Amino acid sequence: MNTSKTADAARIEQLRRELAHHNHRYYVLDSPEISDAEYDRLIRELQELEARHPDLVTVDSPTQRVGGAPAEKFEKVIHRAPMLSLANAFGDEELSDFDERIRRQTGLAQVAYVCEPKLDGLAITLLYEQGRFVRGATRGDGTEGEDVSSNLRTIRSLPMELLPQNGVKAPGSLEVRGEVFISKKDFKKLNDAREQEGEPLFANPRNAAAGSLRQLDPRITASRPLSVYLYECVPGEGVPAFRTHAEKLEYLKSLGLPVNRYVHVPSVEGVREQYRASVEGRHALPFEVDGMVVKVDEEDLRQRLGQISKSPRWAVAYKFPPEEEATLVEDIQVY
Ligand SMILES: NC(=O)c1c(N)nc(OC2CCCC2)nc1O[C@@H]1CCC[C@@H]1O
Repeated sequence: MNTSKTADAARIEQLRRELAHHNHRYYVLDSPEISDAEYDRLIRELQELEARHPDLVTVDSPTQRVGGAPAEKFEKVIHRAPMLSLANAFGDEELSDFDERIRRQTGLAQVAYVCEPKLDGLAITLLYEQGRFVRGATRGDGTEGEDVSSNLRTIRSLPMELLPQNGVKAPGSLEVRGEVFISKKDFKKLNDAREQEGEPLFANPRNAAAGSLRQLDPRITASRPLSVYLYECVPGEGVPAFRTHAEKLEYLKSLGLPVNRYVHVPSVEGVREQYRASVEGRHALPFEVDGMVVKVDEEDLRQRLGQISKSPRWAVAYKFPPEEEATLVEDIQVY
């Protein structure tokens, strides 16, 4: 390469690192360090340099978040480890059964759990190799899903490169699982815009997220306000063995991945308290949830408990009571 190309290539690399850092600050930590105008200036500089050297453009460049050419169809992906579903618990009785069975099988007097909001979205799995995003897929039937990598690349809060924080080293190969969803606020904005355009409305955020992620044209996906939270990872090369689920979530966070809030409780009584608080607080959450996922916190207990058919013995979806159809109260016109 001649000197100006070498210099440009170095500047391109530096801009990509800077923009990935600012992406993380803005979309994952919700605490930007620079103004939008400054961010746009950096993106524009990168776009100009890439226009000068098209051979240096990579699919995971911050400039490619707008989506590439449409695909003919979705390639199939066989999951390395099955993507499990969740058995449901509809009331305190079933929660007690869940806890009692675990205590009986482990011989423990009490079991610690982690409670996570059960996001009402679409389950996905992501593969990072040498710290770079290489492929993402839908859950499908748990064994085989659809490759939606190009669409996942358009989700700004999803890092195209892991950003190891505080001394953590990125693993050679990392497979993480999570949920793609649309927040309530973004859903309303999306449907309002569609109403303006005379387009059919989405019935609910889950359908909107699923329909947006399973688009053959990534540019359409890029125009949709998708969010993602990750909540599991599959053992892999260079991935530490975690003692607890909470440690695992902190590890994912330390790699720059978006992770939702969670609550660690020392026993099933704590689950009950968290459940009551969550039913109350459900409407205050920025995203739709249909319950709480209750998971055994200790990893070795999970191994000992294993799974029954497609769902683990160590987790349950503790569902909220169905909401009575909120009667739409038209704005009362005050004359
Ligand atoms: N929807 C969720 O917020 C959620 C969650 N927070 N945590 C898990 O953990 C998995 C791990 C193994 C069994 C369930 N699953 C979730 O959703 C599941 C995925 C597939 C079907 C449900 O949507």
